[in-house]
Amino acid sequence: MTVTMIICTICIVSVQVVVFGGGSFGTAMACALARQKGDLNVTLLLRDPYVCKDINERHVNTRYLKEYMLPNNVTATTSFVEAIQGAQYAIHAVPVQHSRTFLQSIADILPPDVPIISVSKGLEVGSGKMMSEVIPSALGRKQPAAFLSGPSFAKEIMDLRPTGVVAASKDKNLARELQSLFASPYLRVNTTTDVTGVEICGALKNVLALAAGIVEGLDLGHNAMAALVAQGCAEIRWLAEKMGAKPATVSGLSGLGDIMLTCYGSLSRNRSVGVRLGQGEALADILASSNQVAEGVSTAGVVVSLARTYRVSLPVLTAVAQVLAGALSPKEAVYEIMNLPQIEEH
Ligand SMILES: NC(=O)c1ccc[n+]([C@@H]2O[C@H](COP(=O)([O-])OP(=O)(O)OC[C@H]3O[C@@H](n4cnc5c(N)ncnc54)[C@H](O)[C@@H]3O)[C@@H](O)[C@H]2O)c1
Ligand SMILES: O=P(O)(O)OC[C@H](O)CO
Repeated sequence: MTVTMIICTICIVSVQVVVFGGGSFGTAMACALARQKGDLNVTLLLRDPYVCKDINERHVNTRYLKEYMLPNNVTATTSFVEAIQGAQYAIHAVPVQHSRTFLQSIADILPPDVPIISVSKGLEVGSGKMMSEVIPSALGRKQPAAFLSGPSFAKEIMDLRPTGVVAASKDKNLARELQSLFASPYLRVNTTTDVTGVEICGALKNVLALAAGIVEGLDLGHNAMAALVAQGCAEIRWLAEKMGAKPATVSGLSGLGDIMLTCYGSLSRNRSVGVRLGQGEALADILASSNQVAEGVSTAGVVVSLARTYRVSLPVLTAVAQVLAGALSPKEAVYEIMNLPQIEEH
């Protein structure tokens, strides 16, 4: 081996990635990266020291996706400093409603030049902010950021099933960088600068999935499901475009793609909550029965405020918020919607 080759070998520095949140998607994203690039070291930052130990010693996340072995280059820690030290990218997979507190806790440890790639889908209760607004607000500074979204069930990513997502960033170079970082024979990554469109679609599709679940739980049939999802697509388009989203985004992977997946895919947590609501279960009992997040439950109320702010009528998405608040039963919501004035399509 020549001196140059030795120097080059020594110069090969493995890329460090930290993942915030050791839930199902943080775990899936860690694996998607680690499997594809053996020279990557991926560190999951999580809260449970026992899960941490299981990941480091047995390569299993014993709380989420516990049926899968994790690659050896996925490790875990509960230490903010240990997780973030040397990281060139930070994947943010903490549920939206817990993101502000989490980001505030790492603000002084995360270097301001490390890009945050948020995979969290939702709108912050209280502020109504998207993650692209929560991140700088919580950190108290601008931070390079991108948003990865699209039809992507964690379990199917773990199963190496073909998946397509969108990397959205105002910084085209960062979006392209992430396209290279994540792309693999199992994962296609489109890029866009339409951050608002990708975020709004990702957040609202969870609310629509709750409605789809309710229709399923009430056993209203295929006609009703198709009509509901089409109406919901229109409502998401109306609001997204009022907020500046590109039509291509709404009809693309993070819009129509994720709507189809989440409204029709039985792996969806949001859809599953809707099914149980339609079957008559109380929301509190449904949420207490799972350690997984259904982001649409919190986002629904924010959508009502956005509809008011942007002066757009969203009957289906608003009805979901009313059912979740206990103001309407699932059956009453269907009745209300079916008896709205007949309209011209737009
Ligand atoms: N699971 C998927 O298929 C999938 C796919 C794409 C995007 N997402 C999005 O990823 C984000 C993360 O969700 P998930 O599905 O990985 O989570 P999950 O439902 O698998 O688990 C919830 C996670 O949130 C963490 N958490 C709960 N309370 C917390 C707190 N107070 N502070 C910090 N962390 C807390 C839990 O420890 C756990 O890691 C969500 O916004 C979700 O919409 C999920
Ligand atoms: O399980 P859900 O409903 O949170 O959906 C997961 C992903 O967002 C699907 O793209």
